[in-house]
Amino acid sequence: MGAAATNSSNEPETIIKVRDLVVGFGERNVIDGLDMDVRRGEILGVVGPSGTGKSVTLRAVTGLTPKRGGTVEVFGMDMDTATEKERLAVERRWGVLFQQGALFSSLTVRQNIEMPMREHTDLSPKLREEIARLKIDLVGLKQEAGDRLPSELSGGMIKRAALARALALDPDIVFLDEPTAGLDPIGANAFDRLIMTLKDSLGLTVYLVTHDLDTLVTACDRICALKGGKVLAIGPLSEMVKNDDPWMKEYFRGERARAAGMGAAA
Ligand SMILES: Nc1ncnc2c1ncn2[C@@H]1O[C@H](COP(=O)(O)OP(=O)(O)OP(=O)(O)O)[C@@H](O)[C@H]1O
Repeated sequence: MGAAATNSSNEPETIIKVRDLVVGFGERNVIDGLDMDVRRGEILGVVGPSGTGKSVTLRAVTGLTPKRGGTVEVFGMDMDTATEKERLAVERRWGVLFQQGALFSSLTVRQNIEMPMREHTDLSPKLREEIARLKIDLVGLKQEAGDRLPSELSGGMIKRAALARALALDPDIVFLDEPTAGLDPIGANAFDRLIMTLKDSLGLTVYLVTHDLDTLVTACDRICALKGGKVLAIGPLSEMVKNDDPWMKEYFRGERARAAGMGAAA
């Protein structure tokens, strides 16, 4: 596990700063007063009980779900007060991998990877294709997979293809929503290793929603636990395992946690 990048004062640099976030639907606020910092170069694992708002938070931070209150600053830019041009410039610096991959089913993998380049750049078709080839290599897929439709791929291949698309514009940050859900343990472990390698080689910052205890142990530098619409705790695994909140105790010290080797972090 590499340490997060630091600035000149040796403090980890915060590249996403969320303050007092409120997101709701109908009469209910799912997120209500959430504060969170994401540091450059870290893999931050976001956990919490089912339905607690992990995906909603990811979507609100990336502007896909409107918020009712609070601020989201990315690279020092307040996303509410930024001009359209500034906002688009920041959005180009992140890639998102949604649950289930969310590839366009009628497009080949290569065409899916080229899609963000079509939308955000005026690169020539030849260059787009060349970059797509590089991304296919980067995520460990064979080039033949590029010509296939998503329906012709295994679950693990779909995740890799979706990651290749998220990396299409060489982002600084990737948001991954349960990337190992539905993968067998070996496939999930291989995906965790891939993310760690990309973090180390590309200097990526990774915001990762997960239920996967193995991912938390293997890949995450820090963990952010959400509960009741807020951040319950944020820090390294060694701190999480000491937290006495009942959900945290069960999650980080229960039988499944011990099986994932969390006892060693205590
Ligand atoms: N578009 C929407 N309209 C209404 N309610 C929504 C919408 N999106 C999410 N919700 C509700 O917000 C709550 C949080 O959902 P979210 O998907 O963020 O949970 P989660 O923590 O990611 O859960 P899980 O771990 O099960 O994936 C849920 O109660 C969900 O039903």
